[in-house]
Order: sequence, then structure tokens, then C-alpha cells
Amino acid sequence: MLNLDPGFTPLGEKNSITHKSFLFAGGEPHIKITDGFNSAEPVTITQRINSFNDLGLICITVDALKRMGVKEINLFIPYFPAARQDRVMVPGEPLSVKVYADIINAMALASVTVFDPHSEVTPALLNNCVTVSNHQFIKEVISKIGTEVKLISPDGGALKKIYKVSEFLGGAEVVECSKSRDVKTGKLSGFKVYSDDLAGADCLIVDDICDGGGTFIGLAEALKAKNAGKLYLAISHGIFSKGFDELGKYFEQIFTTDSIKEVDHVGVTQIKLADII
Ligand SMILES: O=P(O)(O)OC[C@H]1O[C@H](OP(=O)(O)OP(=O)(O)O)[C@H](O)[C@@H]1O
Repeated sequence: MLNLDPGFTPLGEKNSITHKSFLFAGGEPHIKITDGFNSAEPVTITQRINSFNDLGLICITVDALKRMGVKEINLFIPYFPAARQDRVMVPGEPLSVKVYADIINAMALASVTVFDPHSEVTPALLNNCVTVSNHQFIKEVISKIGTEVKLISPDGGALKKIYKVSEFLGGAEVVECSKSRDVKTGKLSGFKVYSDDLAGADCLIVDDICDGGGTFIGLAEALKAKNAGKLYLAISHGIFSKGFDELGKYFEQIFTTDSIKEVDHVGVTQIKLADII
């Protein structure tokens, strides 16, 4: 095991390979593997990706391991970078998810494990991809809420996954919703809840990523307009780029994992991937 982020050990620390990593003054990541480990054994690298340099560190680590004679290298990156940029919406944009997938595929890894990928595009592009669903995460969230909730699917992307979550949970009720996004400006509008009256039912919105949170604030207003009870939010990958001031006004509690970073906020419960995979 080679955990590149010292604060993130999702698969444990058994047989951890010691190393030192740092940035050169020019901004390039560097690593020195300081262990005399058995290079005939497979190695699994784990990493949280918050920047292109975090991917760069993976690339140079794979190179260092191969030069030490390691033949089988596995990678665990729960949050796949640019997974949302999985289609070219207006001319002039990149297909970023393919750029990242091509870089990773070039390393010829034995497996690449991702957690709750945004769409089917990531596993389709990534060689030897293993996906971990959000099922256990949502089960854990519901046990922490402690009461019956309706599962809310915010948009078309989430809809493809929510019924599998419901099935895993033994048939929890699903409420479908939709939103519109202007592909030129990224602006959100037109939140719809496909239920006439939620009759005070507590609701858990389930989605893969929270970035600025606009999706969930817009949806929370639409749910309240349909008489929703308490609102909860479960997000596999918490970016939370606009903080929690606005989100906190709508949600009793927000649940996320540590797939991207640590979150320290009274309104957020963070469930460690180490505890659910
Ligand atoms: O916190 P926010 O800034 O609102 O972003 C979060 C939303 O963005 C992503 O979906 P996206 O809008 O890209 O939709 P898609 O399912 O059409 O890809 C993600 O699945 C969330 O639903």
C-alpha cells in the first residue's frame, strides 16, 4: 500500500510503503520511496485528487515503482477528476474526462478503482476500471438519520442510479426531480419535483457531487413548495466551493465522504470511505 495523501488511508495502512513527497520550487511534484519493500508483490496507490499536481504525483509514483521492479500496480482514486466534463456541450470545450482517462490508461495499471463515478463515461473510458457504488454510504446515512425518508433524485444523471440505491435499501420510496442548466452560462433554472404533495415527509437528496450547491438549494426550495418535511443531503464527493452558509439554511444535516478532502463543519457529517468499503 502506498498512501500518497498522509491524511487519507481508505484501504488501511497494512504494509505501507514509506516515502517522502514534496513540490520542487518550480512547482513540480516529486517523490522518494524510502522503503526496502518486496517489489515482487502488487502495490496499491491511494490518492485524493484536488489538483493536476495530485495526478502528477500519481504518475511519477507509478514510474518510480516500475523502476524498482514492481509489475502489478493498482490505483484507488475515489473522486475521478473532471468526471462532469463528460460531454462537449458547446464548441471550444474539451472532453476533459477523456484527457484524464488517457493519462491514467497510459500507465497500464492492473486496476483503477473509483467511487460513485458521475456517469457511465468514466468507467467506459478507463481501462481496468472498478467502480464502488454509493449504496453502503447511503445505508450508513439513513442509519444516522434514524427515521424513514423519501429518496430524492435531483436530475437525470442521478436518476440512473437512485433506483439501484432504493433496491439495495429494500425498496425506499423515490421521488424524481429535474433541473435545467444553460450550457453556455452554467446557470441553473427550472427545478421540478414530480410529486403533487410530499405531505410533510422527510426527504434525503442523493447525488454524487456538491460543488457550489446551487442544484441542492434550488431543489430544496422546490421540495419545500411541495410540503416536504425535514431535508437531508447525501453527497458522495463534497467540494462545497461556496461553503455552508446557504446550504445550512435548508438542510438539517449534510452527509459526505472523505473522497476529496476533510470537512470540518457542524452541519456536516463526514463518513470515512475506510468505514464503508
Ligand atoms: O453543487 P452544484 O454546483 O449545483 O453542482 C452539483 C451538480 O453538478 C453535477 O451534475 P450536472 O449539473 O453536471 O448535471 P449532469 O447530470 O447533467 O451531468 C452533480 O451531479 C450535481 O447534480
